[in-house]
Parts: sequence; structure tokens; C-alpha cells
Amino acid sequence: MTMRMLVSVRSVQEALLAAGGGADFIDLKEPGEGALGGLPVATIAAIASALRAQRVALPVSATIGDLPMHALPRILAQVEAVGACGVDYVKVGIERCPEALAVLDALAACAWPVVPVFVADRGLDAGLVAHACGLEFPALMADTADKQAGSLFDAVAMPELRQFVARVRASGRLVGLAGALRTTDVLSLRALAPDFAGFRSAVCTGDRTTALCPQRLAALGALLRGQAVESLPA
Ligand SMILES: O=C[C@H](O)COP(=O)(O)O
Repeated sequence: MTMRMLVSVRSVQEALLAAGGGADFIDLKEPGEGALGGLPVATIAAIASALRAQRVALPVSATIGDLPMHALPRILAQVEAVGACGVDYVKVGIERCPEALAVLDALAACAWPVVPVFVADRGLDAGLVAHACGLEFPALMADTADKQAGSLFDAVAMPELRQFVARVRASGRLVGLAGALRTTDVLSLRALAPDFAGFRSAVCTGDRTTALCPQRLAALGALLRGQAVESLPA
């Protein structure tokens, strides 16, 4: 099955560009505010409603911002605020620490579909992942916080990523990978075959805080679909 492409965007214009450029998931995020930087809720609501008004039926996710695991009340309040914006999924970063277990339990009890995103810079905690797999989440993701330190493949070894994909898939959830992934990572992604891969850095004109680049988006989409690409933007 083709690996689906999630593209992170920060505006209506970028969301429509991503939708027209082959994205399978539209992910609302402010890249300038961190790995899972949150947009203002009014912006999230405006983008979600603009997409629906343009009859874009793609699933839309939005992040709550980079909140620490000890800030559970703030995390839950933000999930509520973002979920009420008309998105399909609310993405929440899960740090590798003891408090994360209680955060996962609380997120699973939320009224909105939450996608936990395991912050994998220090590897993946198999116990935490197994715990999440036993809860009612539609999908689980791994991503990195430090986008300057290479890609997810520099942070986590292939066997560990393979185990993550297999564990999540066995639980019946969708599994997604992200973390400064580049076109050069597509072969490794294919080997792991997650349900979807998430991108921002690879589809911008410069670093991930700059504008979305239609050519890079099209080239990446073609590559993920297994189509020959004549020349990839550097
Ligand atoms: O959820 C996906 C991320 O926004 C990917 O961003 P990145 O490619 O800069 O790591």
C-alpha cells in the first residue's frame, strides 16, 4: 500500500497548496514555535473551515503546541480548544518521562480523537508505546524535537523504528513517522512502510519556518507514490 503523506502547514494558503499538491493529511502547526508548535485556535478554526468550504475532504490534524508532560491541565485544556476547531485529529507531543503514562491515560479519555506523537530524540520508550497501544487512539506517531540534529533516522536506529511500526500496527492503530525527513530518507521509509510519513522541513523553500515550496511538495509526493522523479530540488 502507498505510504500516505502528511504535510504540516500554517495558513489557509499553505493548506490549499498542500491539498492540491498531493498531501493525504493536512496538519496545522506553527513551525516557528517548535516541533509541535501550535497555531492560535482562531487560525486553526479558520483553516479547517476554509478547507471544508473549498470541499477539501482530506483529514485535518492540528497540534496543541509543545507543552511539558507535567502541565496536564494545560494539555487537556488545549486539546479541548483545538478539538473544538473542527479538525479531525488533535496531535499531542509525548515526552519520554514517567509523567507521560498519566498524560496518555488522560488523553485517551478526551472527547476528541487524539494522536500521541512520541518525541524520539532520546529513542522510543517501548513501555510507553505499549501502554498507548492499549488505549483508544486512532493513530500513533514518532517525531523529533530537534530539527537541526538530523532526521528521525539519526535519532532512532532502524530496528527500534521497525519495532515501533510493528507494535502500533499490531494494535490496529495507524502508524506515522516524522522528524526532519528528507527525500533521501524515502528508501528507509519504504523499508519500514508506516501508514503515513509527516513532512515540513523537506517541503519548504528554506528551513521549516519558511514558505511551503510547491515543487518540493510535488517531487516528494511523486517519490512516495513510487513515481520516477526527473530531478529533485536540492
Ligand atoms: O508532523 C510532521 C512534522 O511537521 C514534520 O516536520 P519536519 O519535517 O520539519 O520534522
